[in-house]
Amino acid sequence: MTATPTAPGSTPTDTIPDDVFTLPAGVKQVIPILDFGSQYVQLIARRVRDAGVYSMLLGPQVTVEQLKKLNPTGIILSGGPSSVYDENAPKPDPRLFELCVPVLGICYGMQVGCELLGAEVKNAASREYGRAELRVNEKSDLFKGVPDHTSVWMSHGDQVNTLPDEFVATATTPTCPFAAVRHKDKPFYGVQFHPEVTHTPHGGDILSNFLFSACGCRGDWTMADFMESESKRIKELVGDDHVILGLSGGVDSSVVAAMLAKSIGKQLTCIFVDNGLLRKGERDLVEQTFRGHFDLDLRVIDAEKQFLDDLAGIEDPQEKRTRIGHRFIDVFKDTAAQIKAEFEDQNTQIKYLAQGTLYPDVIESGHGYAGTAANIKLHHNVGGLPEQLGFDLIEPLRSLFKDEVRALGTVLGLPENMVWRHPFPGPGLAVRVLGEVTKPQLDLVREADEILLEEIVSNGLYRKTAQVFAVLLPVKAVGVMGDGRTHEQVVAIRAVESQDFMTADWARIPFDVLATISNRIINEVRGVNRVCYDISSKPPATIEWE
Ligand SMILES: Nc1ncnc2c1ncn2[C@@H]1O[C@H](COP(=O)(O)OP(=O)(O)OP(=O)(O)O)[C@@H](O)[C@H]1O
Ligand SMILES: O=c1[nH]c(=O)c2[nH+]cn([C@@H]3O[C@H](COP(=O)(O)O)[C@@H](O)[C@H]3O)c2[nH]1
Ligand SMILES: NC(=O)CC[C@H](N)C(=O)O
Ligand SMILES: [Mg+2]
Repeated sequence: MTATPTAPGSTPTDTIPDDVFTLPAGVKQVIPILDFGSQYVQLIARRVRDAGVYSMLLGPQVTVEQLKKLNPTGIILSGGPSSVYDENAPKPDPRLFELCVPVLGICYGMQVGCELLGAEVKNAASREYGRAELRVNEKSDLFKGVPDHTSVWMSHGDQVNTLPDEFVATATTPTCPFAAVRHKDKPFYGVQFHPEVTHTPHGGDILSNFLFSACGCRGDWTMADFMESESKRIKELVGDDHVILGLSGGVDSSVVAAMLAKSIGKQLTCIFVDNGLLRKGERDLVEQTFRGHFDLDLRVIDAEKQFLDDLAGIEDPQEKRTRIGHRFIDVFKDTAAQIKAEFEDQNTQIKYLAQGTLYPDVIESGHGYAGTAANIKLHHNVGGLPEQLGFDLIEPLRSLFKDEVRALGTVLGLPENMVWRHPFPGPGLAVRVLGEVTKPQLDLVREADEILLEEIVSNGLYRKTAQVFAVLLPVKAVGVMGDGRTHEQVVAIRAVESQDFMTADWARIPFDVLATISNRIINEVRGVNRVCYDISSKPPATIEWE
């Protein structure tokens, strides 16, 4: 998956920045998850949150002192690609058990926890990948309510080979005698299988048993509570100052706008930037929706020329994002100066810039939890920001996943079509015109995208897909139209299903709908003679092409 904090066999040396240890307002119980590089780590975090318990990801180098700052209710050690006996295998702080809180080790996490408590881990004679039949020996603790025989999902080549007497083997599989263990004196539980994946049918029960029975979690992490506490925190933080918000009309910034409108009312100005990289009709739609729904101070800024000038001649996706991120900030600064000039009281400061940054943006930009996460994409609003911002940031959604933001939007009473809008990236069509971005190329992709979305909506596929868009490829293909040769561009269609946009699969759009889309694009968009359908999942591809 995306954020691998450590390459196999390397220990991260970076220390985790302090601000990571400040919990969102109102969070009283937290389950930190130490990420040893598992492809399922996001899934573990989401499962815990779905159970109503706040969870967060941390690099494995987190120290006991840092963990103490969080006052964790329990800790989960994730799986990972390393072997504990590798020279540089990532290891948790050896004093982990001094915290005296329940620890659940999953796969590598179990191996590393057991090793710390005196067990020996070795390469297994028979590896297990995929389904395995688990026999439960002890139906207490993690296995309360779980049948004696159940399927589990395995993915390991190593296993615990010898277990000290202080442990009990609570479950086995035909080739794994220690498929689940618990320590007799310390609150440590290990499972060699993956309870977080749906292929482990009772995985949810096992995780719930850990959270509610072993850790004593209350399950009181709800969006309604989050909204109350976060609104209160922002109100106190802002005081008499003024806040500007970059409003894109997407779910995230719309939710932030609604939340801020509620907590600070007239101290908020929303700025919608027409950067020339928007979809067809987007500007009007955003203006209408917001002017219609909220009593907000909304400014629409036309900055197409500046953005396109900045992008002239630029082909590198990271460079595009950086330039776009910088230009956004310049536009926000100029607009803030104009707004300030209008204030009656010239002592009022515009100190804050609010953004709809989400947890996946933070993690994928490598700014997440360790400073060592793989940098997949510099999201323009996180990694792409200039160093001297000139504002303090207010990012109320920084700790939330997309589906939590949608739940929050519903709690805030946003209309359904706004809550369920497909995401649209801040750099917009600049990352969907591959290679150099020019106005004619943008117009071309706009036309294709409009047709695509029309067909998706009219065929009832909008809510069944997570994101659908057209990409203009910088290649030309030969075709034949009206008996003549054509040499024109290629449009790729991307349609994905995804819950949290960290992983995604290509959507199985019916062939006849694809046929109509292709036919319409080729006929109606001048300059395109070929349409391709992208059938790559994420990982290994990403959702956007750049
Ligand atoms: N055209 C724009 N004008 C003003 N701010 C913008 C614009 N595009 C993006 N932003 C800012 O950048 C942030 C990140 O963009 P992003 O696309 O991830 O979020 P979003 O648009 O709010 O939601 P979604 O992901 O559903 O599109 C936004 O929350 C917003 O603050
Ligand atoms: O605001 C944004 N700024 C960006 O730079 C950016 N890059 C990707 N995305 C969106 O993030 C989700 C995951 O996209 P990827 O799989 O391409 O990384 C998808 O929903 C993408 O549309 C962005 N959003
Ligand atoms: N999925 C895992 O955590 C695997 C752990 C370890 N790399 C093994 O192969 O056993
Ligand atoms: Mg957006």
